[in-house]
Amino acid sequence: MNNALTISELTKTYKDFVLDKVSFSVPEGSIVGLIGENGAGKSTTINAALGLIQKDAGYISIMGKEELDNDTKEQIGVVFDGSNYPEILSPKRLNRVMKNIYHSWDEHTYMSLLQKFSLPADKQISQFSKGMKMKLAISVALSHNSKLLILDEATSGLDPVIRDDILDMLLDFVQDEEHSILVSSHITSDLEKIADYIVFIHEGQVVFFKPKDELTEQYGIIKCGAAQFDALDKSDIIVYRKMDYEWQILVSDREEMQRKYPKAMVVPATIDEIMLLYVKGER
Ligand SMILES: Nc1ncnc2c1ncn2[C@@H]1O[C@H](COP(=O)(O)OP(=O)(O)OP(=O)(O)O)[C@@H](O)[C@H]1O
Repeated sequence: MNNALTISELTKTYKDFVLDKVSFSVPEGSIVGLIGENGAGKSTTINAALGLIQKDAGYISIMGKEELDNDTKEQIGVVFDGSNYPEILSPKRLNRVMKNIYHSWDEHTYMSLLQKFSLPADKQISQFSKGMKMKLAISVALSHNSKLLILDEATSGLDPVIRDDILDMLLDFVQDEEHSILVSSHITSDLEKIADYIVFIHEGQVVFFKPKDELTEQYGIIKCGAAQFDALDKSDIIVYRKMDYEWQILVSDREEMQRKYPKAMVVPATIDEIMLLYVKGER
């Protein structure tokens, strides 16, 4: 399988922050969710991948190319949180601008997406709600023959109905095996619905890059008291956290753990819980 995006040992140093040898890939036809706390380095990773900031070291290739030519750039659809276009324009006028920017601009797709999203073509973007602006940005990203979509916090602040519409569109987009998506989000439940892989960045480093199903179907949390915790084989523990009255222990194979410790309560873990345990737990 080819990768739409490969990032290897990406390093970027700011005064108070180091993005440290970040490596992961976005296989063609897949959705990769990028998660991590505020300031973990998600946007820095995305900006470096897009060439918007200079990397200090590491290797990045998009659709097999290290240097992005104009054709490859056209095939990347980008959606950032917040305002993506001049607010004075209307979607209709934006169409004329985009026609001049993208050779592969597909007016028909764009207009039908505006309709699908119920976006008024003649209204100034400044009068759009946040959700409408986001839908507009996604409509643009999907109207220039994009093969790779990169969305940085594109669904934050949107209501569940709009988010669900957008998630459906993203799933539709990757039905074509040549299409791929990298999406950063704090709403991990959204990523649980659509992502094939999850990359978790913490303090500038990749903690894991794993198939989502492995996390949601195999990982688990043992919930127990002090005596049971002491009796656990320490090599079974990925991280643990002591709460008020119970210990929570992250394990990589909950069924095996249930067999090994039949008296323990072993429950499935959400991606949020996995993230929290990694960030707040001890090793
Ligand atoms: N231009 C810059 N100069 C100095 N430091 C920067 C710059 N851009 C980002 N940083 C720092 O890099 C760190 C990572 O920021 P980044 O925006 O990548 O995090 P993030 O994971 O996207 O966070 P959030 O979820 O809050 O958007 C932060 O500490 C930030 O202050």
